[in-house]
Amino acid sequence: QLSTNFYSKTCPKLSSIVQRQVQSAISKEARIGASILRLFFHDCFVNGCDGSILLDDTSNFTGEKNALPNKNSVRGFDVIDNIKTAVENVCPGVVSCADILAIAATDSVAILGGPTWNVKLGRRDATTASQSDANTAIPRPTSNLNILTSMFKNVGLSTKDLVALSGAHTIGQARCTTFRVRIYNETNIDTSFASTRQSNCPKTSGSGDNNLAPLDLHTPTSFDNCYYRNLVQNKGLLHSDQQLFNGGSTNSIVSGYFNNQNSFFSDFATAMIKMGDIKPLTGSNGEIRKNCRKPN
Ligand code: HEM
Ligand SMILES: [Ca+2]
Ligand SMILES: [Ca+2]
Repeated sequence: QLSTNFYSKTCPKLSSIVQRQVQSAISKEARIGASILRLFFHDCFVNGCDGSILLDDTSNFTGEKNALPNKNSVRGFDVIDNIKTAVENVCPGVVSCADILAIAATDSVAILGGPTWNVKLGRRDATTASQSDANTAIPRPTSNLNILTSMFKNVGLSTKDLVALSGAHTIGQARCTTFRVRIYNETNIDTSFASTRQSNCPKTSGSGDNNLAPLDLHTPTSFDNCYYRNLVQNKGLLHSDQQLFNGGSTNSIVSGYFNNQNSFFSDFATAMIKMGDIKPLTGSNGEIRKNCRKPN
């Protein structure tokens, strides 16, 4: 059972230590806030929020970092290492990497202008990870609405949670390879937006695959509700983004968030707390890793 005051006796300065580190990382590079938020999502969806994504591969261990949705894509591990070092200096052996990631993701949202909420803590760290589970549990940008809905349902999240959490794409960047098919072949896309994106993402697969474009064309470093405005205008970058506003049952949720940023912020916070509650290791399960990259 997680609680917001889990470390209040054992590491009272925890939140200020983490916040300071996240603030300093974001002031060096605004995008890193997006990258950390995404790390938390990719941790929680794969066997719960247990820090599994943070484990490095070794010669006799295959973890999640090279699973398809993560390879050449997830980033921010060095920031998590820096936070862990700062926390270990003050409260050695007390705070899990899974909790550090949860706090850092929450701080990232707040620092970039989004909502704040009280993070629940008390997660422990996995001693293992699963590349195959990461390959099956993390949604793909090519997924249709029914697949996205069922993948969220698999971890106890509702359709409303899906739409609210996808609003995380109000910040951060995506590689050409994740949106190429959409900007060249799909019809539910604003034509001038498609040609803008085509200018830095060549049609031929293999060329410019890693070229970046902002997921939110207006405010990629501000956590706001612009993502939903994009969707209403057929300017969603990923196929999976535009699925949320494509004439189906989620259209009305998207319109609601587009019309009312407060309702987006409130539902996003609720959904982040729910996502943070996915299958945590507690009690004597798992461990408190000393180094987030490897089991003790
Ligand atoms: C609904 C299903 C989702 C799909 C299919 C999806 C897919 C993607 C893809 C393909 C990228 C670009 C990766 C790259 O090119 O390297 C991306 C980036 C991102 N995603 Fe998602 N995502 C989903 C949901 C979420 C959720 C729930 C969150 C967090 C709550 C999230 C947060 C982010 C962020 C912040 C970025 C930018 C990361 C950066 O700039 O480093 N996504 N996502
Ligand atoms: Ca995990
Ligand atoms: Ca934005």
